[in-house]
Amino acid sequence: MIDRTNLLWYRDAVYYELHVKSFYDSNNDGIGDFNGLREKLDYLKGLGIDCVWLLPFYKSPMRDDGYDISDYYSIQPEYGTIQDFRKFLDEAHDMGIRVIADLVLNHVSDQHPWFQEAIKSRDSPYHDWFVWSDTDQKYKGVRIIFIDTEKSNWTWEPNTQQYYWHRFYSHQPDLNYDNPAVREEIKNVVRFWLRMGLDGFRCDAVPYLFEREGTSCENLPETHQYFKELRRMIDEEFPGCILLAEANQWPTEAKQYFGNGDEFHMAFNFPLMPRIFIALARENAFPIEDIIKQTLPIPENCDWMIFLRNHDELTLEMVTDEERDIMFSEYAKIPRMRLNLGIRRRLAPLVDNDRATLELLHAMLLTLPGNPILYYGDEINMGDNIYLGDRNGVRTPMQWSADRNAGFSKCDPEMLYSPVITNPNYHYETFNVEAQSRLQTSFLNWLKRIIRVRKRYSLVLGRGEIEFLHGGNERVLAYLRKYGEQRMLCLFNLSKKPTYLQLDLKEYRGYTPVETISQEPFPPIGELPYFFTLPGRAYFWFELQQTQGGAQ
Ligand SMILES: OC[C@H]1O[C@H](O[C@H]2O[C@H](CO)[C@@H](O)[C@H](O)[C@H]2O)[C@H](O)[C@@H](O)[C@@H]1O
Ligand SMILES: [Ca+2]
Repeated sequence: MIDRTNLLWYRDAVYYELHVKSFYDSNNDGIGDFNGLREKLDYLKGLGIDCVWLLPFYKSPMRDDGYDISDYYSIQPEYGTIQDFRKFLDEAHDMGIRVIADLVLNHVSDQHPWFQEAIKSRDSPYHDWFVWSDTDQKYKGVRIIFIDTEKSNWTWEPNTQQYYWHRFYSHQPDLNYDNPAVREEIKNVVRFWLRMGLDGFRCDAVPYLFEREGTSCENLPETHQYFKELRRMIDEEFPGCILLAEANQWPTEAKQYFGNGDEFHMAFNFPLMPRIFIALARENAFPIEDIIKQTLPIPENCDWMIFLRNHDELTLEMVTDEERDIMFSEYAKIPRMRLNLGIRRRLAPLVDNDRATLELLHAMLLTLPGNPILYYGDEINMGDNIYLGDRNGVRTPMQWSADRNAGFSKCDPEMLYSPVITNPNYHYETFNVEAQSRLQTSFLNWLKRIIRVRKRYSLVLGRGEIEFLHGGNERVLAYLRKYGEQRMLCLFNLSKKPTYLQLDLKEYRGYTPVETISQEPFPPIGELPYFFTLPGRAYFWFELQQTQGGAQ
């Protein structure tokens, strides 16, 4: 059962992102569905997941995998019925798992009846639900996000003889938030799903709601104002439900989505994510320390959501040109691996499936400030398929077993919504839940163990402050997490080579560093610098325990 009295649950949770379509197919039509997802709740529970984020499951022509909604109030028929959804939600709640869903509020599909009405004539009551112009020269200079596909943010509509505005694909017209009817209708959508029991929303593409001449049309005060209104409504009508911002921005702008603790509860830490990979490529801790310092402090009742990968390309929109070059040369050696300003690869292939690196990355994810979110399949080191087009290569069916279709579906393989991964280095016959569950030393079992450890220390890791330590070795990222009397010392060797570190820990003289996974005590801390050795890409999580009888 979920504890509805705990209004701060989101600050101590481990999250998991999945696509209903990709998780498990219960009726063998080749497409995952809510009944299938319900069958796999045990698996999520066993992994240690507290909250699931569902990609858009609403009715859609699926030209952007559901981010092009044609009816906010119904479910894509292949995924099941509203009853199936409710059954899934109730069972998730019974098992103590919360569920949040995507709220795509910046735009709709061009097939949405609102847009279909809007293009009938300039006098249509829905015309003003979208953003129109007689010229494509308005809002000049505003960046294009899907640069590989779109040449302009305006598209000509022959019927009304006007251009309409879209920040994403041209088949995704932006809603006009200057129209009060639009603002009110989106609130109704929110109410509809929260009344059904959903625990909150991951709000898609939040910076782009309003447009103003002479600006970048991003992060405008009106946009913040609208989300503050939405937050107020949620606090009043649905206490305990959360709003999570997808605002892919530089730190100063990203932080603004927390307001004064009165806007979003959480926001993805987009600034941090690429810098973790840059730090690895450079074998240097600075990019992580520097960005963490830039993204803190934030209001007490807010938290970052931290992630390594998601369903999109690994976005490099908010890095310098030099940083982007490092990322492309290290992680996208084949041109096909790039998409827009990013890299369309899953986590394991990004790091050549190197087990030590994958453990290191997750050990950071679970101890850096914020709440961790895993992307489905990364827990079994799933591979990708860069030849599938757009971002489909990182959205292939979840791999459950070595059976036909990776155990995802019993349909004929040709019916699958996407081929499964059969590249020999990532073949589903090896990289699947069943095989990895049976192998004690598998990555999956390692991850389950380390999530359990994180949960033992969820207060200090979820809410504690961070202090970076420097031991004269820039290859090692070292920090203390502090909460009340609790102290966690975390060390990460970003280099492939073994290395050492001397830390001045005399403030903790008499404390004993206890390695948290094995519970093995190390020698007590004294006056002299404490010496650590770390194999290549190794990490340590220590709890600093006060020695019985106090300081020595
Ligand atoms: O609904 C349109 C898109 O919205 C999200 O997009 C985000 O992903 C982009 C990269 O694919 C990113 O560059 C942009 O800053 C984000 O807003 C959503 O996650 C996408 O899947 C979707 O296509
Ligand atoms: Ca199905």
